[in-house]
Amino acid sequence: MPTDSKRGAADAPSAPAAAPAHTEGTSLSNLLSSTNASLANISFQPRAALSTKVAEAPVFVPREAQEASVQASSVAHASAGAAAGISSVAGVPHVARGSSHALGGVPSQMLPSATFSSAAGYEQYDAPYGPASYEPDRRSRQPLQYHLYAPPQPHVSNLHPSHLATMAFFMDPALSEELQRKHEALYAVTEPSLSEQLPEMLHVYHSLVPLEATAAHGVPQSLQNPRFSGGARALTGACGDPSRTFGYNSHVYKATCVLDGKCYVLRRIAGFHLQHEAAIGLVERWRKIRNPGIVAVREAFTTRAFGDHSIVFVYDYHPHATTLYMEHLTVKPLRPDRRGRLVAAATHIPERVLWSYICQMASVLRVIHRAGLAACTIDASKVLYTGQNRVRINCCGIFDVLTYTADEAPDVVQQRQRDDMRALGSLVEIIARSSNGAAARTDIARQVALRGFSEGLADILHELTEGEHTADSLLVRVAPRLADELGASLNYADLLEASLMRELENARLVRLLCTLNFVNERPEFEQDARWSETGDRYVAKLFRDMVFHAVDEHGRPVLDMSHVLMHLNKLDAGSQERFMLTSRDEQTCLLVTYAEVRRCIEASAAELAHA
Ligand SMILES: Nc1ncnc2c1ncn2[C@@H]1O[C@H](COP(=O)(O)OP(=O)(O)OP(=O)(O)O)[C@@H](O)[C@H]1O
Repeated sequence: MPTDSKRGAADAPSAPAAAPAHTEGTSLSNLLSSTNASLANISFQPRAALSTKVAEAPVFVPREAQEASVQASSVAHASAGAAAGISSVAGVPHVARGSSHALGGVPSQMLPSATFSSAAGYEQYDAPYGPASYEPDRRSRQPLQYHLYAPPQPHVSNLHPSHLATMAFFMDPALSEELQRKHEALYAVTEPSLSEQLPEMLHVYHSLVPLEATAAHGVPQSLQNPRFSGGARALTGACGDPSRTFGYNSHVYKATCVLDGKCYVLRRIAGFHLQHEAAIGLVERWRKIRNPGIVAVREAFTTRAFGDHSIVFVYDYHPHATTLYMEHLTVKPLRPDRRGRLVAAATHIPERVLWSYICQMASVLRVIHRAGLAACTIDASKVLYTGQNRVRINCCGIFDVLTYTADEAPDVVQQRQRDDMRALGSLVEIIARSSNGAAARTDIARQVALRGFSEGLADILHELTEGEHTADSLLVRVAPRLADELGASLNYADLLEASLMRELENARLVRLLCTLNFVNERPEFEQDARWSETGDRYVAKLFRDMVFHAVDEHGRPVLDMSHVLMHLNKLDAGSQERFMLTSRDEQTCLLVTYAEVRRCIEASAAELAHA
């Protein structure tokens, strides 16, 4: 599709970031990261040149078909254990059992079948996005089954100890679900009938998905915030309607950039004919402002790909972001309470939330005003709400381009900056009023409307709407509240770090599992079809059996996560604790420490890495 692309920023989003730095460390779980580079390109393929001897070697067959050979090999296993420096005893009751039971006892609802069995749903991740090869994938994805990822655990005190251990290891379920939803939103695609009406490629962006619903089409399920029933009702205008803020017809799309594979928001202002080239250059000034309080501006370009003259502004995409309008000025859908009854959502807004908004916006306005710019978009529909009371000013730069005049009076920017401060006062006041459900037109009515909030807040709002503050003076005025805000965000950072620590443990164990799986049941290595069944590898195999294929005294599979986590953690730590490994035929028992098993696995994985 053609774009006449008058570009507003020097370059589009930068090239992909470098791979994460290698983590120093000697633990077994780090072994993989040290061989990342060589393992990255490995695929399961037959060797290029097979000798006749290798070609005649027995092919790998699943365990069930090898009963005879297993029995015959028990002597070899025992000697292998001895070779590994491990004491062995015979005739001890077993805890491990054959691999045919691996998943036999897993209740079907524990397997996320709809998610993982759908190959089509996952294939699209593999589509290579890059300048050289780009192929948009419009297939719809299976929705994630969030209850499988983040089980709600309301009665923590009633939980079985093994489940408590699981909870202690993993991230808070609510946070995990929120992140899963955000992650899924990144992969949302538009329905085929609609995608035909959109350009396949717009400048360097593809896979356009409208973020607003129209009468003809809705928003993909995965883009809908679960706290709002329908996207259309929570907006000030539907897709393509004239924007209340800008006056022009506007459309908002999520799109993927071919240069870095990341998602961005394209805001298209339709029917705008750019008169002055210099106007679009103003976007560069906005691009230089990097602040957590604004939605980052990336670039702007003109296009005729939609069959008209349009200008497109590109912003960072914040999945599942809402606006202050959606959060506080719309009627929310009924929500189920703890007993499952549908109840109206609470409309009261705590005062500390309003102070938080004032502090966040004052800080970012200070940065914008110091850069000699004015936001001009302090409106409830143009302030994004991207997380727990976290707000960001959206659509920066649009107003500057749309209203550009070559001979602008010098004090226009100052006037707009004053308007920003007034708009901030009005915005917070409107939200406060909506909390009390009152409208205010006179001073007395305003006092009544703000009843329930402190006098300090009413005073600040009054001063702001009267134009008494600059961003700097406002920050001085709200300094004590800034200290509260700092404390709250430090607390939240601590909370997130604690969650991250838990997931860090998971990553360590996943690396450990990967290492084990590289070794276990390998059909052939170095022309040896029995490589994975002998020597150090035999110990690794018995350990795998003990951890994952254990059965209880009634022969039922043990599917206890704490059992698995305990053994894997001790293995990673190289504990000196002794325990028994038993072969599946119960003919061989090995008395080992976790440190010895760890050494066996490390040696086997290193052998693979150096092949
Ligand atoms: N950068 C962004 N990241 C994620 N979502 C965004 C972003 N910008 C806008 N959105 C979402 O796009 C939707 C439409 O935004 P928009 O600003 O058009 O709202 P609106 O109420 O229709 O305003 P207008 O009257 O100006 O059209 C909102 O749901 C908003 O949350």
